[in-house]
Amino acid sequence: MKTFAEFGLEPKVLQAITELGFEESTPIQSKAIPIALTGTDLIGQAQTGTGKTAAFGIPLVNKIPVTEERIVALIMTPTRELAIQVSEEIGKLTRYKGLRSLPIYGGQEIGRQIRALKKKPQIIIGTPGRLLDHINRKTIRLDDVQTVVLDEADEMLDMGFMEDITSILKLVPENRHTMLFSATMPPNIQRLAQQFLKNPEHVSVIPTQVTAPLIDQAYIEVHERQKFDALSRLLDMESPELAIIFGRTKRRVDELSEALQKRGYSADGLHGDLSQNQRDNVMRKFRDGSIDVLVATDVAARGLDVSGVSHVINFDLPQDPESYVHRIGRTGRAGKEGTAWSFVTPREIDHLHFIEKVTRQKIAKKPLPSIAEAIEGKQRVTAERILEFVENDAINEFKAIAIQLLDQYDSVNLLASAIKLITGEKKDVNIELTPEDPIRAKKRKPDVRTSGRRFSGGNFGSGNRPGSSGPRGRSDSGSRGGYGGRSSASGSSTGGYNRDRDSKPRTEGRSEPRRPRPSSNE
Ligand SMILES: Nc1ncnc2c1ncn2[C@@H]1O[C@H](COP(=O)(O)OP(=O)(O)OP(=O)(O)O)[C@@H](O)[C@H]1O
Ligand SMILES: [Mg+2]
Repeated sequence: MKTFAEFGLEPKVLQAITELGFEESTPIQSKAIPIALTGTDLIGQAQTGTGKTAAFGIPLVNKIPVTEERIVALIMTPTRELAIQVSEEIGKLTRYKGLRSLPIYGGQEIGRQIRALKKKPQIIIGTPGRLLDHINRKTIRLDDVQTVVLDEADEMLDMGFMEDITSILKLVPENRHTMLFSATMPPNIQRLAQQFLKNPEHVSVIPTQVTAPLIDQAYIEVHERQKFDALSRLLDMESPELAIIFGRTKRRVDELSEALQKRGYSADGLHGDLSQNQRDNVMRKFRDGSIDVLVATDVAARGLDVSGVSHVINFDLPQDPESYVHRIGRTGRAGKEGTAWSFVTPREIDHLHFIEKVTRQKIAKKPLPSIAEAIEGKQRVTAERILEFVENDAINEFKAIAIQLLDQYDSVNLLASAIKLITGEKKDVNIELTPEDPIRAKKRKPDVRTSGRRFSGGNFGSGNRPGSSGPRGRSDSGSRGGYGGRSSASGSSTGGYNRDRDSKPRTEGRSEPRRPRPSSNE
């Protein structure tokens, strides 16, 4: 894999990349960056968590002169959280160069955005609805835009943004440089590309399996009413560092996060009916580790990059295979390993097979964790926490009472009681969730676009065997396909996150046709 120095980037951009801790380029970066630097339109597809943001961000930042005072680059994302996150990453890449980038998204006070626009940002990252709002108010002009990026373009279409995207792109000069990126390439993306890109190069780093190879996937067959117990056992057994749990509807997310809190888990919920402030708060808490379980609708499925997410749990199966791929892709990012579990009710087994078929990936069946496994997991975590204290913390002030207690009581009984107390068993709290209907198996029409071809072969796939030369293949190289990870200089990624999509019916888990108009809360 190429080092970043080989691309002939400006020293200040290179310096920022080094600061981020990126040692080598990822496969999609090493393919896409040279093409993007020449100004050729491109369609980039690579597995989740493999650095697509920097693949378009680096060439973008490299080519804009610091003296520029107009908006010359426009990046569109489907959700608010993603707009913020991408803006932060662009901000980091341009740290030394000193370009200005600005996220523009619904839910944030427009006056604040208008004031920020007066500082003449060169790069705007926005969700389509709010962008149009600014365009209509004439607070954003696109006459000078030279580069357009559509991140998660298929998702924007699914959310019903086609019309908005079309109106926006009509205002951008035609001789622009356009790039489109996603981990999955469902059929509608090809139509979009035909319409808006000029002789694009297809750059794809997809072996036969579209899901990232470092994600260990499994499912558990459970009845709807057993799901909550299964979840708490699973959380106890696995003790995730950070976990994202996907629920089908906003109501589900509310009920589930409340139930988890009642049972003593440090959880909170994220969906599109929360205010922007609440959404930002939840994401901030999740990023800084003050909660370790994020319960979310598909609003959190795309693009979100939170370091430390070790587990994704599909409490409800997603409707589409693409959604499955993006959801589980919140873990196993940037060369780290991750685990994805899905709960499947007996009536949804066919739907699971459909997901397996389209993603060309077998998902292993595992038994429901037993109570014993759950207890053991919880106790193990408590014991680890205690041992950390023994090693690292100042505990002198507690030693007198410890000696006194040990004098009077049996040491094993004492420690066992302490562990019980710390473990915080709250299993007696009764939990009832409103049942969700099972997802019905939805077969795609057997036309050219079906049968998993979109994920491999054809225009988009390299046809490699899994692990042979795919990104981060864990098989032979040890370097994980050039993903050297990042040095500690990088710090953890920060930023806000929210996405606009779950204001629409599709995310709320009905098997209706897609593409309702996005609601005004965008
Ligand atoms: N060359 C690199 N070396 C190490 N880490 C990297 C490199 N490039 C990107 N990263 C980090 O990898 C993580 C994932 O990157 P990014 O969010 O761009 O993935 P993505 O391909 O867009 O995923 P998704 O399909 O989920 O949107 C980020 O934390 C990013 O900072
Ligand atoms: Mg991305």
